[in-house]
Amino acid sequence: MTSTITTTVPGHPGTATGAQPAARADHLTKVYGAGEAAVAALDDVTVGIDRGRFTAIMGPSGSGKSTLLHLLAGLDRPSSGTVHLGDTEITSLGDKALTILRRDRIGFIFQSFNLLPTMTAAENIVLPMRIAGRRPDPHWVASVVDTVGLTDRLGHRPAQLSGGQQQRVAAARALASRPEIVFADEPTGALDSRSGAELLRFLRTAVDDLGQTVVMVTHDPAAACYADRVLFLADGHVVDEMHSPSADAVLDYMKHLGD
Ligand SMILES: Nc1ncnc2c1ncn2[C@@H]1O[C@H](COP(=O)(O)OP(=O)(O)OP(=O)(O)O)[C@@H](O)[C@H]1O
Repeated sequence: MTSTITTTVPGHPGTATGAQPAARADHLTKVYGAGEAAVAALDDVTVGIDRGRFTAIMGPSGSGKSTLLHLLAGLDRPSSGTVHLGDTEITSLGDKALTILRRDRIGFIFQSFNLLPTMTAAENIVLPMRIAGRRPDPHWVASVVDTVGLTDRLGHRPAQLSGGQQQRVAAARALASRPEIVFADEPTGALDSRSGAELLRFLRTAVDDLGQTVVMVTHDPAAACYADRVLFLADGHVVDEMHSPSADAVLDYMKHLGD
């Protein structure tokens, strides 16, 4: 498939499919610091995240990628503008409601795996649900574990697993509660290229076979080309998007952005 680049229409919370987005940002601005030291990490960003698709966020260092991911995921609050998860405006929620929303409706994969060393892979995968007092759906968890290729490692503790396997346990944990969106911040950052590719294939399969919605920040054009759509940030703005990206097309565009 050929990569297509579309210039994003400012002020339009578009998704690639035109369907109701899984999440959306409207006029989202985040300013760190005050006075002369103020930095606008995001400046009036309006964008929709397609449901059941894999979106990558790319851009030069300091362009606002992590800030956008954290605001969409309710991990931080904007200076102005709104974020919706489905029909819920999350920016107006209090801290407690936001914590519950993150726990119940969002999955996270970070660069560090954050697994509990004394627990097995199986126990780590369902731990957040147990803490939340929810009963894991055994069929769903089995299909996640099968998709992630961990069925024969479930009894192992993290120290008995490779870095790539540990990250796949963390990915399975993110999906175990069947969240509306999985947010991944540089999930392959600590992995060698083979383990990184395994994780990305898992995320791709989770979208294709399980209907998951995934949003991933990455520096790596080879990682971004697993996505359906790449959003490009520069200086706190979404400046472009690319559909069906190839690594070469993403790399060329990143050069154009001056990375
Ligand atoms: N807590 C903070 N306090 C002050 N400035 C911040 C803070 N977090 C981010 N920034 C600034 O906001 C801007 C955007 O940061 P952000 O981490 O979102 O960029 P990024 O594109 O994810 O960068 P990188 O690729 O280097 O991780 C940068 O100029 C950064 O220095």
